[in-house]
Amino acid sequence: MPSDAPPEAGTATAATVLALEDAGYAADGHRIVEHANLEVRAGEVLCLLGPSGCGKTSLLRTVAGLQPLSEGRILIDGHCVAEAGGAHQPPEHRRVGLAFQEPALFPHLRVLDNVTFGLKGTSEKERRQRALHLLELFGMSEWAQAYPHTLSGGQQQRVALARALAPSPKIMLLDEPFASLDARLRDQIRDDTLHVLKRLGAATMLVTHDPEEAMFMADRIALMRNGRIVQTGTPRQLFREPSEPFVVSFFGAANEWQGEVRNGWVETPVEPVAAGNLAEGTPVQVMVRPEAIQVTPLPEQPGETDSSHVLMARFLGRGSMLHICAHGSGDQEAHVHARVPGLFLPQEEQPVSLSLDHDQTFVFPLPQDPPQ
Ligand SMILES: Nc1ncnc2c1ncn2[C@@H]1O[C@H](COP(=O)(O)OP(=O)(O)OP(=O)(O)O)[C@@H](O)[C@H]1O
Repeated sequence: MPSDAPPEAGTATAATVLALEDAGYAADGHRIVEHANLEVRAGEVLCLLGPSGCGKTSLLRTVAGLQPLSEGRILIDGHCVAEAGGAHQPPEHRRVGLAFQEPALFPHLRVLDNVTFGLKGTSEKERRQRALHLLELFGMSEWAQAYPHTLSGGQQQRVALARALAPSPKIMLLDEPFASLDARLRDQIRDDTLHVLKRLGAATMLVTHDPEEAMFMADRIALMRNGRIVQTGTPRQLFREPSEPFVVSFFGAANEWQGEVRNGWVETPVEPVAAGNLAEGTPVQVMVRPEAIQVTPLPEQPGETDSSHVLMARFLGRGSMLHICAHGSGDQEAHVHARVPGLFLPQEEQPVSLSLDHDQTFVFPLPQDPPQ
């Protein structure tokens, strides 16, 4: 598919389209979002990710101009569109494209008229051409004359996305646009949407609570918790260089152990791990994803009781989950989860040796109790 996007779109050198500077939102005296600092660059898809209630939608709505800022400011294309206690440009002047979980098409307008609705300042012919181009990109041109109620939910969402993109907004703001679709349809529309956004070079902020969706869609992810952005980076950075335990666990359950730094290392139930720059004696939490534990079956050794062994094995389709009683480098014993590729279902009690992928093993200092 040929690209309409400028060559630098989506790269680290692309121009900043949206900038949040210490942005915050409060409602009913409660601070819902605080100190949000973020930028979205030309052609970039940035996902706002986080658990339910962390403030993702609130942040997106302040960018859209649907609610006021209580702290900081927001710039679109270098122009201040909102400042706490000051400027507040209404949504229709911000050149943002909006799509939500529900398509909310105009029921009395045909598909084509829904898409041309927001197009201004050009001839009717040009508006129709633009709308048809967008409908074609979303695979909906043959439904141009249909009424929304004759379309499936997925088709309506395609039209809603085409409508939001048609006026060439400075930035697309998408709030869980795939959440109400069933799994197979969601995968397809998500894929198509990513290709259209990239083809058009549309700067996009996409809200989702689904880490897999964020990894699939995003050039960068801003992970939120309790109204604050915890870490912003590429999917690889968040997955491989998490800034805190919450970032690890948000992408899936991990094995967690506690220990103490001794000579630059921490003993674990599997093997010692390097403690990085942490000082001697620091109490730490070690986190290891199930797929970072490598399992090798050992021959049975009668009378051997203290080797690591399998407690249970389950086939998960794309891989197998092993529950293992691990005997580690110290006296530690622990119940460990290891995910291995393919079908691998060893018997209960099977002795195994375990090792770690140290690139996916994370050590964090444990929070200290404040002095009394
Ligand atoms: N106008 C308001 N008045 C009072 N509380 C609000 C208001 N808007 C949002 N909140 C609260 O702020 C918190 C964050 O809401 P928000 O919808 O932004 O979270 P979210 O991360 O998008 O969650 P979800 O994924 O469930 O939609 C919630 O506890 C919500 O109830």
